[in-house]
Amino acid sequence: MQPLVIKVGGAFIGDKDAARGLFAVIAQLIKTRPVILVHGGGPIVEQWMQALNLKSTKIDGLRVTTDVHMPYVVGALAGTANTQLVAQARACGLEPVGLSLADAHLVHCTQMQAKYGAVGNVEPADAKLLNTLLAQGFLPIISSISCSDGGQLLNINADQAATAVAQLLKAELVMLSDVVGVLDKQQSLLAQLSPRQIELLAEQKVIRDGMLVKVKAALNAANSIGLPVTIASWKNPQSLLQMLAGNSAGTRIYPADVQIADETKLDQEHP
Ligand SMILES: Nc1ncnc2c1ncn2[C@@H]1O[C@H](COP(=O)(O)OP(=O)(O)O)[C@@H](O)[C@H]1O
Ligand SMILES: CC(=O)N[C@@H](CCC(=O)OP(=O)(O)O)C(=O)O
Repeated sequence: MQPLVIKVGGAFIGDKDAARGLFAVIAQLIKTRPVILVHGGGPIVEQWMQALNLKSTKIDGLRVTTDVHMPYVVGALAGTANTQLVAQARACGLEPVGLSLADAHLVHCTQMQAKYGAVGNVEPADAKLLNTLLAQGFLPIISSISCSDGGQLLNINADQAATAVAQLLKAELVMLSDVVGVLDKQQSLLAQLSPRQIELLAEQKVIRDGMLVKVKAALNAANSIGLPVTIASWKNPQSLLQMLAGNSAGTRIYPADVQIADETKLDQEHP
């Protein structure tokens, strides 16, 4: 059965009720298909920065990660966030294994432009460890901290991390955020998006910041894997089951070569 990569981010990490709800759904799903959880934790990083009186900024939705900030980013994401999720998954009867992207050469990672600091791009590399864990029924929980071939720790946007993991396993990808999906100018949910619509809405700045990074990562995954990617909310994990049963939930991002039935209509609605 095709693996499922679920990405969670934002305030999900630290919300015990949300974690309980999602892990209960994962416990059901894992009976029939392998599941991998990839996580971010931007708000935890922000909390640490504030507690330490450090100022953190973003460019194009990506955190500028200085050498001074990096140990705390690693501590927040690969330490606190990852271990907290492992503990919550265990409390729900699952068998989680906490990892980062730096483990077992899961990805190949290179540093982005210097203006971002210690921030990297990732490409899928070696699936051996994940396949071994999945074959034994473990739930891999992966933080978005990685390292270069030269051993430099790098901070990866967690949506891009989830895309690389989904590409590695040719898996279906669902990105769960704090919004019901991608919203239009009137704040209504867009049930589906084609590459052309994404371009238009990004130009109009209707899709921006973290959501723009997410949508671009989702489109990259959809194109390379050949499957639609869903962006939905972690606040209603039951919608994940509905979606996997073929019902509509959140926003579906389609590969470039898939013609969406009512694309023209959507373009007229969002000129
Ligand atoms: N068109 C849009 N639709 C929905 N959310 C948007 C849109 N444009 C920007 N956003 C912002 O993007 C946020 C989600 O991105 P981000 O905070 O990076 O999520 P996560 O932490 O789950 O990865 C939303 O909470 C919202 O503030
Ligand atoms: C380079 C970069 O932006 N890294 C992100 C990694 C965490 C993340 O992406 O968290 P969410 O999924 O909660 O947004 C950061 O430091 O915030």
